[in-house]
Amino acid sequence: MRERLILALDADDAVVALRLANGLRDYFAIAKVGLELFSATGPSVVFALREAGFRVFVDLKLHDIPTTVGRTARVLGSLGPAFVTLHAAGGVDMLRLGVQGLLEGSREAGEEMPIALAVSVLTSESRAEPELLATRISTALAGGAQGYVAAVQDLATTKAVAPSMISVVPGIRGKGGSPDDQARAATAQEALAAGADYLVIGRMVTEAPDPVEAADALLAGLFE
Ligand SMILES: O=c1ccn([C@@H]2O[C@H](COP(=O)(O)O)[C@@H](O)[C@H]2O)c(=O)[nH]1
Repeated sequence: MRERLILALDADDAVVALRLANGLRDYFAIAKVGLELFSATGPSVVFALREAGFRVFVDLKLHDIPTTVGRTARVLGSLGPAFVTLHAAGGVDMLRLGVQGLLEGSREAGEEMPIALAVSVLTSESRAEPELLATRISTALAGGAQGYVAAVQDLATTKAVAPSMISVVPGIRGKGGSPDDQARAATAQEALAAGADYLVIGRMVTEAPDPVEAADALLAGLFE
């Protein structure tokens, strides 16, 4: 299970993020660097997490004109992450250049090509219209993404459109836990039952009074 759990390191400090990741390494094989952490540290945190033995997920949700995304993806590909997000709303051309940039950047740096994940509809949005969702997933497929990020509630639609794409699900909460700003949250058990390949775990563990205890409880719940 450890290989399918992604730890969202949403902090503005590399020391805090690395301490958190190291303390939870028994539970998480993948560390996610989002906008907050990358803005604070730049690429150095990606190298530090890799050095510490984590697969790294760079979650910057690239969304810009195709050339800019392609060039940025080339830089990110050279850092050796395992996953990179691009926003499906950017369209097929943007995704294509993004995926090409990841390929070129990783190849030039002698790294494995990261998995390109297209963000479909953010889990903080209260509704994902099935038509929009289906269009975003078709766009992701046509643009060359290997996977997508979606809410648990969306997996029936996304899997019908693209059964072989990798699904990554954020917005995971314990039963009765506060959803915070997640409008479409679900439990880890619900996500796995719906067919999620990877689960993104953030505040339910990282902001728990005892993150190790929270991770332990999360894992125990998955094997009940
Ligand atoms: O639709 C999306 C896409 C990405 N995220 C990211 O996942 C984590 C969730 O953190 P929680 O603390 O569990 O809410 C966070 O880094 C988001 O940027 C998402 O939530 N929804």
